Amino acid sequence: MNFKEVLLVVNPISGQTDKKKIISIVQKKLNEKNLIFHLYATTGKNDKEKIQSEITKNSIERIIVAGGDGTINLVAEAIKKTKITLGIIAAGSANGLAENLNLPQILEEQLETALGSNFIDLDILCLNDAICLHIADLGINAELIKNYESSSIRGKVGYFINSIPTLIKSEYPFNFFIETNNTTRDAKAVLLGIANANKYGTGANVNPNGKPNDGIFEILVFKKLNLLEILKTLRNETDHDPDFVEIIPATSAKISCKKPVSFQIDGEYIGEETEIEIKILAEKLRIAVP
Ligand SMILES: Nc1ncnc2c1ncn2[C@@H]1O[C@H](COP(=O)(O)OP(=O)(O)OP(=O)(O)O)[C@@H](O)[C@H]1O
Repeated sequence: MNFKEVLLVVNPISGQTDKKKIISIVQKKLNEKNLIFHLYATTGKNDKEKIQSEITKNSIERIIVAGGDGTINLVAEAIKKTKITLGIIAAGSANGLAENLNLPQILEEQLETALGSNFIDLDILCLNDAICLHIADLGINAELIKNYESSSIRGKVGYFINSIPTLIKSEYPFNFFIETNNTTRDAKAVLLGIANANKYGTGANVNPNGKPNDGIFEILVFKKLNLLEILKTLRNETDHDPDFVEIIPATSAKISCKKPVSFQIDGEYIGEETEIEIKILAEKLRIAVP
């Protein structure tokens, strides 16, 4: 093992998993391997700066995140200019990145992977000023996430229950103007995705040919709310009907719309936007994988 000091970043409120158990299992494993254990529990305030200070204070060489996608993005933001490898223990209500990287489901296996020497150098998308690691979108899904976040019913049931009033109230389709490094066009869509990886946290494989480490992202234009096509997408059938979804690969882009549209990044509602500037950062994020 070519590292000595490990920082475990835990989000105490994410998902439903028992964080005390995770902390004690990680600590035990690091002791067995003669590695030095450090712990940081997020507070929701100035976490990025505090993680950066933990890293420099202790010469951290590997970080394990136990949280959801929001916590992974926070740590990615904190370490994007370093050479630190990130290990992931999926412990959020949504674990889209873990799903995309096919990380194991069992804690002991996740930990073995997080401490291992296989890795992927992930592209980091920058959307306006925020980073995106797997998928962002404008439109109906972001509206759903907004309503879900403000509702008291959590989990898949909450998501489903919220979808009905969202669909009734939504003013879809939305009119977008897309400019990429090689095309310019108008697009009418219920949902406009910006994908670094293949899938949503639900497992829906909306971008079957996307690779998170190829220096390219895909703009997904979902034109209709069509139940059959949504079912096909969920079943991972890759022959998408171009009348339903159109995929535009790009290395940089600007998306604009006259009326503000709901926007989410990696499952976190951001707000209503009229313009999204998309770049791929020069830095990569090294993540331990099976
Ligand atoms: N100690 C804390 N108390 C309250 N909020 C926190 C705390 N630590 C982190 N957070 C918040 O947790 C959110 C990130 O959660 P994350 O996405 O990792 O897990 P999640 O269970 O998937 O969450 P969500 O259900 O909100 O998507 C961020 O908004 C962050 O500000």
